[in-house]
Amino acid sequence: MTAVSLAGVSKVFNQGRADEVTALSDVDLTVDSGQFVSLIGPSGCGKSTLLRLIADLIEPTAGTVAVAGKPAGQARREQEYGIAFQQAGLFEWRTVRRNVELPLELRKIPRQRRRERAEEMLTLVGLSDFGGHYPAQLSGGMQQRVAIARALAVHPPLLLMDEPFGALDEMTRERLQHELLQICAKTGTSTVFVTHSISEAVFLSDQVVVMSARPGRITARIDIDLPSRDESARQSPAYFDAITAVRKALRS
Ligand SMILES: Nc1ncnc2c1ncn2[C@@H]1O[C@H](COP(=O)(O)OP(=O)(O)OP(=O)(O)O)[C@@H](O)[C@H]1O
Repeated sequence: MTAVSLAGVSKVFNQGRADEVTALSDVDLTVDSGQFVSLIGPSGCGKSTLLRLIADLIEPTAGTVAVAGKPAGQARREQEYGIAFQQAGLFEWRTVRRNVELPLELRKIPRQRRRERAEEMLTLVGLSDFGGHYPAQLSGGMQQRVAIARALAVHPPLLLMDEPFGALDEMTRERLQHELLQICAKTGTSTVFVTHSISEAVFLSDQVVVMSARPGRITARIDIDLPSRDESARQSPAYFDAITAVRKALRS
């Protein structure tokens, strides 16, 4: 089953005006169900634009976007995906638990069920003791885990992440990468992940999609086949070979 499918997608901002920008040109992309795909490329190559098209936050100028076999708009209405961006985007006046419950409230899930689901998600990201805290009482890494718990609360088949770990220190980042992989494996979630980090893309992904700027295009798709997805993978020859392959693709 296909989680995401883009065919012939272009995106032009401010069309017909002096400040017209072709952010994406003729992009084809397929993400299979359960697959983890990272988008990497220079600043301004259209990574966030691509993610926002999948999330139906903006519309393509040309081409089609399908999520779980449905048009992107229908998939958004039926909450086929969860989103986590660089800034955790939590509501400061809501407790951690009530932040995670928010998408369930919007879906009109009954209170008891909401509470249970929020607890389940907080346990999944290792924050079961922090449900009653407010976001300001948590570290950046913990806030990011709350954002992931919230994105997963409706059990979406697809997770869209835009540099979710960009603001974190290297150690926290590596720990969260590991946790994210475990969560995705446990829940069978497909993921599209935007990053600037080659090593992050390689460690996390089944496939790294390399993009170039002006206009934004996909220039390479590199399949990653690591012997495992635990910390030892970061020492494996396959990991270093894949990093080299992605670096070369970014340069060429
Ligand atoms: N709402 C908008 N209006 C006009 N131009 C936009 C808009 N959003 C993005 N762009 C332009 O589209 C291009 C792609 O932007 P986008 O944010 O997708 O790049 P990116 O690869 O995510 O960049 P970065 O790595 O710096 O986050 C850029 O030239 C940007 O200026």
